[in-house]
Formats: sequence, structure tokens, C-alpha cells
Amino acid sequence: MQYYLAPMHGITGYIYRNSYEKIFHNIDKYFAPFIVPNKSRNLKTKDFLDVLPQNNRGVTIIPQILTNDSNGFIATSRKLQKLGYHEINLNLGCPSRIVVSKYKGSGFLAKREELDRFLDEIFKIDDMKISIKTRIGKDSPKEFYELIKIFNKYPIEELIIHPRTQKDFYGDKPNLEVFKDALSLSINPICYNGDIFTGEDHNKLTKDFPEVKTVMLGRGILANPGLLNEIKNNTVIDKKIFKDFHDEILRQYIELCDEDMHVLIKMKELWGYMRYVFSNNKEYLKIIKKSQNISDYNEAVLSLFNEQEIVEGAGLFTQGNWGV
Ligand SMILES: Cc1cc2nc3c(=O)[nH]c(=O)nc-3n(C[C@H](O)[C@H](O)[C@H](O)COP(=O)(O)O)c2cc1C
Repeated sequence: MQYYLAPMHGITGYIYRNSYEKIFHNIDKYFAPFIVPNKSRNLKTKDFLDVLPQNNRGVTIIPQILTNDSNGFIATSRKLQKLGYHEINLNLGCPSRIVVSKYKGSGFLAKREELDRFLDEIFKIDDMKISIKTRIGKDSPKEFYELIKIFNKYPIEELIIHPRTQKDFYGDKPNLEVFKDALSLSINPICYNGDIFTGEDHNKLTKDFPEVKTVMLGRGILANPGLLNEIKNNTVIDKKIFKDFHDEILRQYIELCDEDMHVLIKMKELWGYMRYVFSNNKEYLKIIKKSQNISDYNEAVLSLFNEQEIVEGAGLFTQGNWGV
């Protein structure tokens, strides 16, 4: 089985990815958060730094582009190619209202003719592999059956499916009926993505779909960075390893940011996910969120690590055996 880290804009930038790689070293491909093409000759500084090879040593990175403009896609792909990239991922999944209102991300799924024309243009690039990360429709899962006819016209390196519609956002459950059909209908390789938060979720998926050979994990890893070791080796993450991972991310953000506040915004966002695997985390999370400087923050984090335990079987939104 191959495992990918999902792109998560604002979170899984190079600092997160490098920290993860340093401690866990078990991801086959890291998908970088989306880049929106701009008209200038160069990538925006933030996007450039995120994909700069010097910032991504020793890891396989697939950059992602979010657009409905084929010229923008091609121009940005060329810039990425100059940096050494040979595969680009197209984002057809982003459900954010601003993105969707411009018919980008999962909004583009509602414009099938335009999407087909767009794909026809971008697949003319013959020296670049293109993979697609998609939802199963804009408003209804039925749309998938038309979309797959379009996708099947192109040599997609991989079709990564998050089986929800845009309308679902992150609610309800992934639609496994449609995913099952996708496996039989797609002529291109399929990767599964969505709601794998525990080892049990993973085992259920692979039992139901033994033909799945590639899984992309997102929020499940944010909540439990040891999830993949749990999946592969049936081991629960050690608190010390979790702390080392946390400290590595913190160290790199401190090195990068001029102000404590910027570091704290990033770390607090992460705790919105990581809290779930700790016992009785609620009060600790409040104190972490209230901290206004690195020293108070460190103190709050240390008490959580010292005084609480990692709950076996817990994952994002789930209770684990002890009740979180
Ligand atoms: C905060 C956040 C940012 C995201 N940013 C991106 C992104 O840049 N590109 C993308 O294709 N998907 C993005 N996603 C979607 C994830 O890659 C993934 O498809 C989704 O979270 C479902 O997988 P999961 O249940 O394993 O998390 C984002 C999701 C979250 C929660």
C-alpha cells in the first residue's frame, strides 16, 4: 500500500512536512497545498518557498494547482517544472465558497463542458504527469457518472477521490457506493481519500476495497501523527515521539517567524486537531489557546504532555477507549 499526505492549505506547508518526515519517515508522496496561478513570471513568494527544492530535501513532493484557466495551469506547471517537478496535481476538490463561486476547485465540477475543454488543453503538455484530486460532484453524487466519462478521456497519472460533493463540505460520511463504482469505472489508477482517522477506519476501508492500493490521509494525521505507524505496525504513538514532533514544528516556526503571535497562530491551529488523541484535553486546550507568548504556550503544552495520556484508538472526532 502507498500512503500520501493530503494537501492542507495553511497547515501542511514545508515546515509541517519536513518535521513529519524527520520524525516518522513513512509517507510515499506529500501533496503540497494549492497554488493559484498569477499573471507574473514568478510564483508568489510563499508558494515558491513551499515548493523550493532546498526546502523539501529527501521527500517526494507533488505541487498542486487550483485554477479553471488552462493557460494559467500550463504557465504555472512550467515554472514548477523549472524547479524540477515532473508531476502536477489539479485541485477539483476545494469546497470553499469563495473558490467555488469562481467555478474553481469543486465548483469546476459543475461546468463539465468547460472542464473537458480545460483538460483537453492541459493534457497537451506531454512532458508533465498530471494527477487530479476531485470530489464526486458539485451538488449531487450522480454527477460523478458524467464526470468519470470526462476523466476517462485523459491519461491521468492518478485520480484521487474524496467521495463527497461540494455541498457535503466535510459533513455526513464519504459516499462509498460512488467510490465503489469509481473503482470499476475509472480507466486511470484511483487513490482513496477521506475520513481515515483511526487504524480501524483504515482496516475497514481495505477490507471493503481490497483493490485499493493508494490511500491519502489528511486530518487523521494532523490529529494523530502516529496514525500511519498505527496502521502499518499496530503501535500507538509514544508521547515522547509526539512531543519531539511538536517541538520540531515549533522550532522551525520560531526560526521562520519574527513574531511570537505568528508562531502561536500556526501552533494553535494544529492543536485544534492534535487535542483529540489526548485524554481530558479540554481544559488544557483552553490554556494553550489563551497563551500570548511562546513561554506560556510551552508551559501549557508541557502540562498536557506531562499530565495526560494518549488514548489508544482515538482519532479526529473520535472518543477512543477512555473517552476524550
Ligand atoms: C484546513 C484544510 C486545508 C485543505 N487544503 C487543501 C488543499 O490545499 N488542496 C486540496 O486538494 N485539499 C485541501 N484540503 C482537503 C484535504 O486534502 C482532504 O481532501 C480532506 O481533508 C479529506 O481528507 P481527510 O478526511 O483525510 O482529511 C484541505 C482540508 C483542510 C481541512
